[in-house]
Amino acid sequence: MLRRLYYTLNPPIPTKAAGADPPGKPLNFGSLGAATITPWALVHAAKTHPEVVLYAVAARDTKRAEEFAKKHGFQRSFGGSTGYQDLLDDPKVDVVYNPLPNGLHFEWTMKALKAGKHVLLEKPATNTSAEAAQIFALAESKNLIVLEAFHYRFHPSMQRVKEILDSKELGAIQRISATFTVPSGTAAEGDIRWDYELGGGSVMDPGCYTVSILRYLASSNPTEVLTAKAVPYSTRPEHKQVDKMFWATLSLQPEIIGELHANLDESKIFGFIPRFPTISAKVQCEKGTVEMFNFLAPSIYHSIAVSPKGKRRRVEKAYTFKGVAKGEAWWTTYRYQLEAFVDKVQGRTPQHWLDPQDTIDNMKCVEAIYEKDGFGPRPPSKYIYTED
Ligand SMILES: NC(=O)C1=CN([C@@H]2O[C@H](COP(=O)(O)OP(=O)(O)OC[C@H]3O[C@@H](n4cnc5c(N)ncnc54)[C@H](OP(=O)(O)O)[C@@H]3O)[C@@H](O)[C@H]2O)C=CC1
Ligand SMILES: O=C1OC[C@@H](O)[C@H](O)[C@H]1O
Repeated sequence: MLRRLYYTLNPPIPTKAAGADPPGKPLNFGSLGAATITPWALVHAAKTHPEVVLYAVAARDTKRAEEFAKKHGFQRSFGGSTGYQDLLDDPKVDVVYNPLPNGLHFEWTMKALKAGKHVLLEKPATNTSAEAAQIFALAESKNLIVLEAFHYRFHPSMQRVKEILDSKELGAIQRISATFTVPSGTAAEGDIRWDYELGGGSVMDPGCYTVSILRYLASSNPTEVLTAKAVPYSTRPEHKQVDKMFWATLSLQPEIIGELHANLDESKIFGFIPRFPTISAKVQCEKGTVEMFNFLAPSIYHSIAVSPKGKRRRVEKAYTFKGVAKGEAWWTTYRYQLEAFVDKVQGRTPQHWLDPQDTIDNMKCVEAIYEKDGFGPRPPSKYIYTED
């Protein structure tokens, strides 16, 4: 674990350092906003990807853009009120990374596609499923790639869980429970996650992972949200529709029950001791159970506990893919995701992929939970796409 952690933080950079030719044309990435997630989801992962160039970053504040570029190694920056559009208008940008608040994902992804760029789009894709559908329709018409950044999917550990289920070793799936809790204070007052217009809420944030995992492991979409309950972030009017935690049960075909829970603000023990996040998925099958712990950062640590009925429990780990040359034990979920995304953009076959319909269906399920718990769907963007 220490070795993996060391290499995660100090990755060897073989191809770039050796000056060897990358397999494909280097892609210039342009990142929108000086977002907190960018160093992890893009910058760090890019260090060991020979085809990724950290070309530009744009931020609403010029100085912030310059400082971010300098700190994280982007070649140039765009700032001010036109900064985002200036980045999109730069013909040298091939790919846009969009980690803006959820409520701005639609507008800036559409604008990026209009400018002819591929997009690595942060999760959840949009505020509404209709917007997600519009994004993919435009991307297809322009022959461009858009990937919703559900990074957990690309790691060998989650795919191993799926493989165990698909092998039928444990028989038919009966119940899938996915939980993602975040300690209180992680998303502080004023965070984008507490803003309804910007697409805040626990179903949108940690909850969208639980929805995605449920659908992925079940290989199907929920047919009905049976129950859903949520608690608002505060009693203030602006938080009436902003959930800090939710619980939902869903039915899936054939005869699978899904149980989801997420908490974006889990209270401290005795008011001062933070709780460990719970990031787990448990699948109960006819002939046993499989439980995955830590689907968010499995490269640091994870466990896949398989308990076949009447047989010994075993614990598996999967840091790399068996028989596949690409990948290192210290590759993060983001690094595996970047590998797949670049492969797709370059016209190669990625190890794993998340189809447009998958993203659209995930947003539909998020909407259905909000419908059932009474908090209502997130507001659609006011941006209207035009071809001119
Ligand atoms: N894949 C993952 O593991 C994670 C994904 N995420 C996703 O990434 C996205 C960003 O999250 P995070 O980095 O935590 O958020 P931040 O608040 O740190 O970053 C959001 C960026 O959006 C820009 N922005 C533009 N308009 C607004 C506005 N009106 N209000 C606030 N910010 C604005 C800001 O850029 P500027 O610098 O220009 O001011 C800011 O840097 C979300 O979609 C989130 O769900 C988040 C965490 C983990
Ligand atoms: O994607 C995410 O993963 C980690 C969480 O803490 C965060 O709120 C969320 O946006």
